[in-house]
Amino acid sequence: MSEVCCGSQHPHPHPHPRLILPNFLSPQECEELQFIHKSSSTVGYRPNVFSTTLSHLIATNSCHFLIPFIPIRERLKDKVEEFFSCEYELFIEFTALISWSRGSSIGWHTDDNRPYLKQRHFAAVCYLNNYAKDFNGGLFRFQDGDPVSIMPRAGDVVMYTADQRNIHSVDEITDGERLTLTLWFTRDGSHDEDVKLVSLLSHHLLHNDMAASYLPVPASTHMYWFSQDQASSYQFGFNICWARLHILGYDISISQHSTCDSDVSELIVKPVKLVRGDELLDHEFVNILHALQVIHFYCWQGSALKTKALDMDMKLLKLSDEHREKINSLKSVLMNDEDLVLKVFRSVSLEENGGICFDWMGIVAATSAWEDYVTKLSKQIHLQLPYWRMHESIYMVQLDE
Ligand SMILES: O=C(O)CCC(=O)C(=O)O
Ligand SMILES: [Fe+2]
Repeated sequence: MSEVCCGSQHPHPHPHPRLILPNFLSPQECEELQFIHKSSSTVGYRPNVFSTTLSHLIATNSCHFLIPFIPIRERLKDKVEEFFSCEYELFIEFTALISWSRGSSIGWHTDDNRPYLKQRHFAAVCYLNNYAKDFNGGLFRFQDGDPVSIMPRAGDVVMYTADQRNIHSVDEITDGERLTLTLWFTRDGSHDEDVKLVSLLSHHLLHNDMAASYLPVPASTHMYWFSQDQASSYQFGFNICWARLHILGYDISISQHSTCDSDVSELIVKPVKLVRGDELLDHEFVNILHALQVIHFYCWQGSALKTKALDMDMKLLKLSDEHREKINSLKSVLMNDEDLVLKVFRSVSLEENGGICFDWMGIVAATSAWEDYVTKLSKQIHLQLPYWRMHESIYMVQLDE
């Protein structure tokens, strides 16, 4: 796709100020953000939508995942300011990874269409996966002007004003999961997202005993509970962390779990082990989120990990019938509607494991490579935070090694 631009720099303001930039994000950036979303998302603000906000990452002891967003947020803000001729005037108002699954859609609207959204002046939507390959449906449409529609392609970005000049919609997703990084921008400094994030980060890292650790801490249970009718109780639905492992072919086993245990909020904070078929990897993950992060890290980095030599000091155990029964009883608590899991998360392509064949050695390698990765990001957060606090702004601090 070539660059499409209907700008505001012309002598007569364009009726539909918008810009489409192909390949604005690299494939690597898209994959890293996809990894973060698939291992950290919560149920979203609309039916069949999932989201990962930066404040949620901080709240779940995963603030190191902010690092990959920083250069991208800067580039997007620079581009929006340049294109809409408002250099040094804008603040990022909100940043989120948002995924839409089967059944979700949004009709004609503007992005400032609620009293509490009036501060939104510009939007930038970055597509992180591909129409027809990762999902079907989900075309973006502008009501007036060109382009009439956009077929999401990983790396492409669309930027537009949040007002009546850019009324748009998204077709219903009919299959798969459609993923974006979406940012809104404002001229109103009192809605600067950075100020809120720096305050949350300071509080979290300075007053939290977990500060030294990079292990995820789950948010409250309802944030991971998917049900067709969001208002319904825990009767029908599933825990999305569990479901994301399930569609990749994994089960989990909770060692301290007794068959009569049925409190989801207690279950999701307990240590877990990974199961596949009738094999159990004898390695304890601190909780289900930790296991999910390692598995999605494996999906992301799988083939690159394989070349590394490693010592296998983790044992594989054969599942006993009794053990299998326990896993099934756990399943009935964390997922009592399996058809719904498949409907929501089944992927269009068969490349969910990053196109690599499963093997336990790969998972073992991913466990330690994941640790190296998050340790590195954690260090960067700790080094940069003092500067962010000084400026109440999140930016790439150039630090000499
Ligand atoms: O994901 C998209 O293409 C646009 C989503 C949208 O319109 C919105 O979140 O307001
Ligand atoms: Fe929108």
